[in-house]
Amino acid sequence: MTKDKTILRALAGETLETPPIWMMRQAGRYLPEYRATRAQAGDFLSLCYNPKLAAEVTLQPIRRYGFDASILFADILLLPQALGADLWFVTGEGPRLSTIETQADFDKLNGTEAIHETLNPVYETVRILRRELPAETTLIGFAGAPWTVATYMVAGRGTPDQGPAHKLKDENPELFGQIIDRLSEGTVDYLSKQIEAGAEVVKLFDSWAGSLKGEDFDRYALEPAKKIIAELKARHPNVPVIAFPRGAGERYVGFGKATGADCVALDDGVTPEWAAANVQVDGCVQGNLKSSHMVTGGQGLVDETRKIVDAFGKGPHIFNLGHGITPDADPENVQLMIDTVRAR
Ligand SMILES: Cc1c2[nH]c(c1CCC(=O)O)Cc1[nH]c(c(CCC(=O)O)c1C)Cc1[nH]c(c(CCC(=O)O)c1C)Cc1[nH]c(c(C)c1CCC(=O)O)C2
Repeated sequence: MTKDKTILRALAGETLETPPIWMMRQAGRYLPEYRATRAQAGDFLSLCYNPKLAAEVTLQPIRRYGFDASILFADILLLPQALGADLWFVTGEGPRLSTIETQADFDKLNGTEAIHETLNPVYETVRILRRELPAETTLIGFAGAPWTVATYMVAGRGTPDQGPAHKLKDENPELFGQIIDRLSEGTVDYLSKQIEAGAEVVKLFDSWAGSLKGEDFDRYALEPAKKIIAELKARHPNVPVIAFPRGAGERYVGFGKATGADCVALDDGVTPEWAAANVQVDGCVQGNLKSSHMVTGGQGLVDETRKIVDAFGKGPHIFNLGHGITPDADPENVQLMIDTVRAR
């Protein structure tokens, strides 16, 4: 039964002797087999919209390492594209989108009912994965949280300080609120379809939550997550949700309870000891090894991995990195991390 899957047990609040493990960006450029399939697809977006090849890259790290979970291969920026934004990736630089600066820009977007036409290949990837994944491997679907996705839609690209989105929310909160609401609604429909296609868990990536302070954090990180999770739970009561308000710092405290998330994913800006005492007391946590250990390896990696496993050992915990693995990581260091976790 699926309930025997280790990730689902941890998400249900069980303390396991060995924490289940997976890794953000586990299908990525550090793997030679990923680079080969991506070259075959042509470019990154073609790979995202090719169900056979997207399923193939999702499966690659499962075959190589036997992770306890796989994460659907896609991107958080596919939803804005499905809402009608132009999207392309500049090699070596990152994503580019058409910008939203005015009400007229917003009014050009599609309603949420239109998104599936673009996103259907993603649901097909999920269906293939449910057939092909090993019985013990949990399939995680995902979407970006509204604030993070909005930062890209407003600026038309990644920005170091999310300045354009901060400016728009301060100068035109009415328009900014409409963007957040459209994204919240689209995210619920997108994740529901992933669940109906076979995703067993969903994760909400709020990669830029850390740049929201005070009431802004409540309004644009906490409230949208709460709303999305409540709607998902109404439609799919048994599907656990992982929330990742990256960079939340002190605001990690109580985030799971306040939003209804079953698990809070931690970045490496908080110590495991602090997070065990202040966040894990409320339920399952995921994290939080520094990604740079996948580049440097050695005793530092082993010591830090053990420290995290020990600190979270008294409660429900899913081992992961604090953020995505980087292209310069050494695949052998990933194996060393897994061996260290599983030797506990
Ligand atoms: C902000 C964000 C994006 N995408 C995502 C986020 C939130 C998480 C985070 O903070 O990392 C989420 C994401 N992106 C990708 C996944 C797939 C699942 C996984 O393996 O974790 C997930 C969950 C694949 C990807 N998304 C991207 C790649 C690299 C693309 C390539 O093959 O060239 C992958 C594997 C591209 C991408 N996509 C995005 C950027 C800024 C970039 C360019 C930066 C980079 O090149 O690493 C937007």
